[in-house]
Amino acid sequence: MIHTRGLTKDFVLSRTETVHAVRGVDLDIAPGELVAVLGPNGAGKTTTMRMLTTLTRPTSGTATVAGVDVTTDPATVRRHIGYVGQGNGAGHQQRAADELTMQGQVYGLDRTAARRRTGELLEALDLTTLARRKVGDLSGGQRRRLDVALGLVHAPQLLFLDEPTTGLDPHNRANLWEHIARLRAEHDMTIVLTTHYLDEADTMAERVVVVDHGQVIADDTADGLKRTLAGDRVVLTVAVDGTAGRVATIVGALPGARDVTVEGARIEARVADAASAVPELVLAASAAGAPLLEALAVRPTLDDVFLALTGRSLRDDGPQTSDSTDDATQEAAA
Ligand SMILES: Nc1ncnc2c1ncn2[C@@H]1O[C@H](COP(=O)(O)OP(=O)(O)OP(=O)(O)O)[C@@H](O)[C@H]1O
Repeated sequence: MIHTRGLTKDFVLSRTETVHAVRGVDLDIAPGELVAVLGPNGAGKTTTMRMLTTLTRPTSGTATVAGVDVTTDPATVRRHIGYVGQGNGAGHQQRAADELTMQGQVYGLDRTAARRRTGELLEALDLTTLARRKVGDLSGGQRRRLDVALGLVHAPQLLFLDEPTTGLDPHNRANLWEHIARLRAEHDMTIVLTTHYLDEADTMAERVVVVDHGQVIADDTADGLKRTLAGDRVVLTVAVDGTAGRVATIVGALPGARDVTVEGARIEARVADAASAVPELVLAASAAGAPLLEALAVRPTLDDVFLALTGRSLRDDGPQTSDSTDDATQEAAA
């Protein structure tokens, strides 16, 4: 459904400054996949999505979407895809239903077909009772649902969602996800989304592509990433002062144990399988005269994966940084 090779985007800011926003991305996404693109601020997620949706022209490399080249035939690409961007695209004074009908007509439906489609989408996204409401008067969650409906007007095979749930409260996030998951199941859509919410990527996506500094640094299922890149941890607290060293030695002998640290009464380590290690450790420590006060098996998160890959936490997403150089020879921004 999506194939990119060496996809690159440079933004030339001045004669001496170029932002290398996306640096040689190779990506293959099969029909029906639900892929989350995860990365810190400024990693190049939106720019990649904008190239795939033909809103920004690549500086170099190739990308085909639904079998069509984004550079040579952007109009055909747009007919196959829906795009829900970060900002709200709908006009504030328009009524929700009119906005949808107008969008349908923009995509070539006649007025009757556009109205029928409007009815279907209002129903599918639980907006029927809000059809006559002005877009500007909708709540954040309702507007985001309308955005998704707008992206689906022409029944695309492929839907791009740029941070679909940012700013929504947990209830509205869950609600929007319910709608997306159902629409996907009913229409067998391929979905590519960007998100800052690690839990969302973890639970909703079948595949997670981690990007940093414009490059793909990992690409697997969330479980696969966690298993290969982060691993389980055990966190133990000894009941008797001065026995932590003894427990650290026991932990260090476990299969796959590494990064054993001792801090006061607390011992931490990475192990192959924390859930089975904990009861074993409780018994072994007790037998060695170093009983444990507490023993926790900690499963890794996608943040642990990002930390293992980059040495930084996604949660400390600081101010946006740009990777610029003084190379001004690249093509200017499209
Ligand atoms: N039109 C532009 N002109 C100049 N630089 C740009 C432009 N658009 C994006 N950039 C820069 O390209 C880099 C990648 O930005 P992009 O918006 O793709 O990141 P992102 O991963 O989507 O970030 P966020 O999570 O904050 O939305 C950033 O350094 C950004 O400042």
